[in-house]
Amino acid sequence: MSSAPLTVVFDLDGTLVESAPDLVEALNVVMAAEGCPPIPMAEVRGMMGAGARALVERGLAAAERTPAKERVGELYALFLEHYEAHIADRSHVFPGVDAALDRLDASGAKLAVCTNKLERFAVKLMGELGIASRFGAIVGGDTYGVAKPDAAPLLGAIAQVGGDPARAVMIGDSGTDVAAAKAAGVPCVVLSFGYTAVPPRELGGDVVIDHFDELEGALARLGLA
Ligand SMILES: O=C(O)COP(=O)(O)O
Ligand SMILES: [Mg+2]
Repeated sequence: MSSAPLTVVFDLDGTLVESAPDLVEALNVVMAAEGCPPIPMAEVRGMMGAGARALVERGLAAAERTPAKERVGELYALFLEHYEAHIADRSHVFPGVDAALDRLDASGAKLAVCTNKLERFAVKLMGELGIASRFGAIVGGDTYGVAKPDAAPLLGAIAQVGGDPARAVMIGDSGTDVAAAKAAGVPCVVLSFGYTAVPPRELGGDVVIDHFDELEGALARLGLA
């Protein structure tokens, strides 16, 4: 096995951060603007992973609304405006994140984030939660002009921290993360408590874990630790 340092790339929403409460709030501002009832949190959790614009479109589709493209653009702008102002009102890191990052750091791993959030929103959220400085790179869905499941943002995140894709792993919660990892030729650990419409164990990840305390065990199973 190579002794090059391991690069660990984390997804953000539903992986490092329980961001659903603030995302649901912003989505329901949009729904109200369209005269639709709010969508319950449990349902919204299955709509995330492909970025905020997809979330707005999926919310509207769930209410059987098909506004003209221009109106969808307005509603997306409304979502962003509300979400930016309330991005960390109720969002918080998942249990065990800080300790897991400490352990990875101590092991010499390079740490990065690859999210489908807009980069500036990811930086803002992580800054407000006090975790931005723990990562050598924060790549958003707009950083490289293509979002996950494309391999480019994941490979970009690995490159930004000077990592080697042959010694890297993606940690995520959705099919988007698994697909991006496969496209990049990188193994994927799936966390079971995130946001996905498909059961986590059916996403096709290499290992599924239920808590960050199990992360090193998962990396060992992949031959990476
Ligand atoms: O919010 C989303 O839809 C995507 O965000 P994620 O890539 O960090 O999960
Ligand atoms: Mg996610």
